Amino acid sequence: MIDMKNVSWQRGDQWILNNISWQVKEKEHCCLLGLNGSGKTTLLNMINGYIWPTKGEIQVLGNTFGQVNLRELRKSIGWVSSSLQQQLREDENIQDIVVSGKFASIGIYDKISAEDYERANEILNMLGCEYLSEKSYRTLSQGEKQRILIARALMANPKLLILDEPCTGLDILAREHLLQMISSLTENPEAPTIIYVTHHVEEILPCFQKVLLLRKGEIYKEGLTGQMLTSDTMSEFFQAPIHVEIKKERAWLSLNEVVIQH
Ligand SMILES: Nc1ncnc2c1ncn2[C@@H]1O[C@H](COP(=O)(O)OP(=O)(O)OP(=O)(O)O)[C@@H](O)[C@H]1O
Repeated sequence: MIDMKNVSWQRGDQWILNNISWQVKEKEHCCLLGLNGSGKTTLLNMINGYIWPTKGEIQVLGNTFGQVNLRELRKSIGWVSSSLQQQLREDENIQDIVVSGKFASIGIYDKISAEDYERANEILNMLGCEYLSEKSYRTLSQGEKQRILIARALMANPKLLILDEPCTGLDILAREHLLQMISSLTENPEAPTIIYVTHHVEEILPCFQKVLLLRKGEIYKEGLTGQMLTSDTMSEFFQAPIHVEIKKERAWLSLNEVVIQH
């Protein structure tokens, strides 16, 4: 799905990404964890072909940049982010928003068939969102909006689905509801490979087999989730005394003492 070899990206005299080598295999759902400014968005921009490596090589879905039509490639990648949410029309109804995902457009400009609406309803059903289908986007809660954006991304049958901090702004119940939905989605044999991006370890579900720890534009460590989410690794990664407790196959962090970094 993704194969990066020694990828670096430079802006001015700063290396924003430095020597990233990272592979994501099909159906190997994974998490990208990093603090603010660690380079997560830059990495996602690169996967989507909006920026190119200064050094190194990147292949996405078997395509090498430079030899592929990036607009076509992007149709196979669903990217759900808060900036997308701001672009949608508040007065549009949910079915239309989901259907528009097929054309990767804001609003609907292409001809829509009855099958498109059928497919949108199927996806809404699969995600437990059928009760929202007649509503307008404006009236939805933040958690419902996120679920609809995921439904919209699935409408294009992407091979790769990037969920970029989807739990931002959600209360604990809405967060758990959304995470439950994502977990169920991964059980569907037709689900795309998911890359889940977050600052928060608690959101890393057991369905994410691997975790990439990104720090200051470099891979700090990468590997199986259980091996990454330990007290030792998290303390070294965050450079703070962190205790990890595993409950219901998820890692919960607490700070052994408050460390103020300047
Ligand atoms: N086009 C650019 N020109 C110069 N610096 C940039 C550019 N894009 C990103 N940066 C810098 O690179 C660093 C990484 O930014 P990036 O947005 O990728 O981090 P992030 O991990 O997504 O952060 P956050 O979690 O806060 O969204 C930051 O210091 C940022 O200021």
